[in-house]
Amino acid sequence: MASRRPLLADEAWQNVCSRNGWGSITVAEPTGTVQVAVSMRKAPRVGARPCWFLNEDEVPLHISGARFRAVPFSYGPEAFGALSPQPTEPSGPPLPAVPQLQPEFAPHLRFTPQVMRRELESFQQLHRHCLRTNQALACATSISSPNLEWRLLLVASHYTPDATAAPTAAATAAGLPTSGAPAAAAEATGTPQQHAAAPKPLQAKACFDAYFLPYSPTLDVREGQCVWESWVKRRLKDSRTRGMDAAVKRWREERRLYPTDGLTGLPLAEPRVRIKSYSERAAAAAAAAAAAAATACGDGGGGGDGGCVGYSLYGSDVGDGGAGGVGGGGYGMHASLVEGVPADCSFQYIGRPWLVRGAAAAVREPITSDLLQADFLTECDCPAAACGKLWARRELCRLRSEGVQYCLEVQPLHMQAGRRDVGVFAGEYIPAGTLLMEYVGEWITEEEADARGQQYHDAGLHYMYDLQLMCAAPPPAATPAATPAATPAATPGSGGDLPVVVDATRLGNVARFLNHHCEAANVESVNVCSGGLYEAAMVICMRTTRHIRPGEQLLLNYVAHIKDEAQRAAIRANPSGQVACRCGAESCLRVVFPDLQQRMDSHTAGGGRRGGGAGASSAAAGGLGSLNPATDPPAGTGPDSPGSPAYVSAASDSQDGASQDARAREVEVECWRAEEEELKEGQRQQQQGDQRKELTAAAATTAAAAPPPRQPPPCCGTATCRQALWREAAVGVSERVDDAQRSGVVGGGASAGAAAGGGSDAAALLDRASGFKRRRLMLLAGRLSADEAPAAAEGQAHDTGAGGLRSGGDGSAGGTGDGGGDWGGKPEASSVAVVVPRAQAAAVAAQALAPATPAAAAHAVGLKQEVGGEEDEGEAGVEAIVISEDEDEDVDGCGAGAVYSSRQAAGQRDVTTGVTGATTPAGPTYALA
Ligand SMILES: C[S@@+](CC[C@H](N)C(=O)[O-])C[C@H]1O[C@@H](n2cnc3c(N)ncnc32)[C@H](O)[C@@H]1O
Repeated sequence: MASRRPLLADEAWQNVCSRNGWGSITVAEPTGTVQVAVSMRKAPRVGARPCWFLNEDEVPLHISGARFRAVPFSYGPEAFGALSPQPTEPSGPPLPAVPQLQPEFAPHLRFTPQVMRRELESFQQLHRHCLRTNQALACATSISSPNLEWRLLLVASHYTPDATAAPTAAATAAGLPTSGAPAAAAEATGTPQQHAAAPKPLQAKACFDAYFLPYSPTLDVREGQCVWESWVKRRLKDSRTRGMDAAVKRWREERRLYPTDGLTGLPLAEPRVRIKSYSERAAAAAAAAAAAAATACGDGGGGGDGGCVGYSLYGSDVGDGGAGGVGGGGYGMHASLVEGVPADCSFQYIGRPWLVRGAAAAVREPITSDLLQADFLTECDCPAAACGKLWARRELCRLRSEGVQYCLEVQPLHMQAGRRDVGVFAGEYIPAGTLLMEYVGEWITEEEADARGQQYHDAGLHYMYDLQLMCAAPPPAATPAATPAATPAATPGSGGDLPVVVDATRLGNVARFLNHHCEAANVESVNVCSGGLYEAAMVICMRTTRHIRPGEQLLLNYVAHIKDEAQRAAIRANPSGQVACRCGAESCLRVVFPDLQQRMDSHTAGGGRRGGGAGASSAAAGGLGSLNPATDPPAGTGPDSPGSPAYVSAASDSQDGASQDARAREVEVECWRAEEEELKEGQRQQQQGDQRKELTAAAATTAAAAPPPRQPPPCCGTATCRQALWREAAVGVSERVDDAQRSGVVGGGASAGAAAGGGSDAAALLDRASGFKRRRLMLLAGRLSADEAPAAAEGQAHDTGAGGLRSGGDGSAGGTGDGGGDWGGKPEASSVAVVVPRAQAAAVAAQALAPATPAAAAHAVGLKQEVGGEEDEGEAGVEAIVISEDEDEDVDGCGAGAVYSSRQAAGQRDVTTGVTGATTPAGPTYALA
């Protein structure tokens, strides 16, 4: 029965575009705005040029340390080559040169304000040019991807028809404004009315405002309407009617609804896949090492499908770190689309997979738009084994819209070729036969794959997957035009213009981290036909071959297609190719990517051009990615490169097995050393954490034993009330501290705490420090533990409750945790307070946050002055910096914004712990009272 098929995102977007007469700019998201490819082929523009820029204010350039990436706009001639010839420029002074923006995307640029500004300047220049030449193209787009949460919305706000040119038939047909000719005529005749109707001088203004919006099906679903379409509509309406401010406000509100990673601020679009940090894993390993059970699977590497799946190096990971489970420490990361494995193990977000057309790769299209939707529910004629048929295609659809269904963990394993190697582990029980994930990547042609292959080879990266065995059902003779993918070029093994390789080097998902095992693979790849009946579009999905227990590494046999025992024996005897296999299996081929081109029979599918297997289900080799040049070995010298003595290439066949083994052992030892170092570092960090906890606990105990702080009596409202007296006394504290400092009793930092605290309670202080003049006091309260803030720790916070004053305490380390009070500070056991004269505030803060955060402290003080404005002399003349654990906490209206910017300015260093953000669990932030 023909029911109306729901529109997919891209489709919906195309509808919106075509209805509005917009060209289409497709933008790869997510948060980091990875790349923008301008596809103007559908733009009904004649004599106009695209013109747009991003409104810097509305683009969150940097959210809580998120690793955003550049916006390398594809704006080269290729992008809009299909437009009509360039219009002739009007006479007059020479126009500024139109910037030629990068036609290729540059995935390794960081999305920094500087980069952004440069890009914006380029666009603005282009925009001005367009305005001067009276050419501007209204154009808008949103990015669209089924399983990501963020959207970049470019809102059209400007279209300027060519005032001099007569409207062309094409423009009229496209429904473009055609005021140009009448306006020109009006100018000529010069009547007042006509002059009034003449176009006003053009003002440069933004064509587009861009900002990120979270995707929310639940918010956007309207019955009978396409989710995506209504979403886009609503946003456009919002921005038109309520203005951009309202839209941005709304964006901010909506953003709060979505779970984001506490550390990075990135959306957890696929919370089921989690990337474990190395130190996290190392800590888990250290803990597990103590248990005898961990050694059972340690380094034997024998494989098998018990708990000991793995190989010599990787095998130990199953035992020691694999069972970490999800939801433990560390930080979650959206792993569905990550890019590269840089040396520092900081995974990058990257956009969705693209279909790359042509070697220049100037035009990239989302792969789902035309490949997935058509006849999706129609059975194809492919052999079931080849394409997975309907079930697999449904699963694919689900994967694309909902993401990975099972908990997976990406864990670092060890150092390899100068960077950390990772593997994928099950975070929960996964039944056999589960279609786990799609092998996501750029779809590129054979030609493009060959072009990239050398770079990848040099870099020692292997993330290309051959799709050699296309879904090659012969197309019916009558429909070749409608099914371009089924042209003769689709013949298995030939590729032509078709994408035949999925390259996950730069764009990929968690599937790219699956490691190889010659014997004990528990995952297999299946081809899923993602197109219509006769489309030869194939994607690769990963399916479990047996039940998988939590903690097991997911392993794929990259060379499963090499079934012929003679061939396998030949490879084993002479393992040329790329990457020495460490699976340790008895039947190991000794090389992960055999050099099939040279070793295999010519009839072997795929030929292994890219160093990898061929056939329908084989990973191939190659890669560019984000290598760290400082740590990666030069081409041909890395342990995995064929030129190295360890792994024999065709050129070094003569090397005997013994020297290979020796070198392999050396490499292994190097890897282990590096890993050991990391492990120690992890242990050190853990120890520090433990010490901190102990101190905190000790402080809490002391605090519990200490007499309760004196509370002010209730105020009766009269002038002589005791509370009022108390307030007066509180004022005295600050004065006294100041004077004490002058007289050498109170210094900054430690002495401030000691003198102010000195074993006394607040009342005693009041008694001791009377008669001082100055009325300024700085106070820090929060999570400063004794070892990080020795000076601060000496003072113990006491909230008198009167006038919000917390004075120095009894000198015990840690603090009593009574630092809440009316400044919004959150009471907690490790709270401490430092009472210092204002003049010393910066010094004390710096000292408290030593050794490495003087800038942060200074900034904190400065910010107080800036944000707080006038010094608050009202309530007992106290000013304060409150360090709050709650990021959302709005302390006296300063709010998270202040927190955020402070953090940024402090170099993302957690001022309360003095630990850099990258290693701090979702840490406290500070706000200002
Ligand atoms: C598709 S990637 C797998 C993910 C990879 N471990 C990473 O960290 O990105 C293939 C690469 O993993 C490593 N690898 C996978 N299986 C291996 C094995 N059995 N022995 C040695 N290295 C292996 C090799 O470096 C290979 O180039």
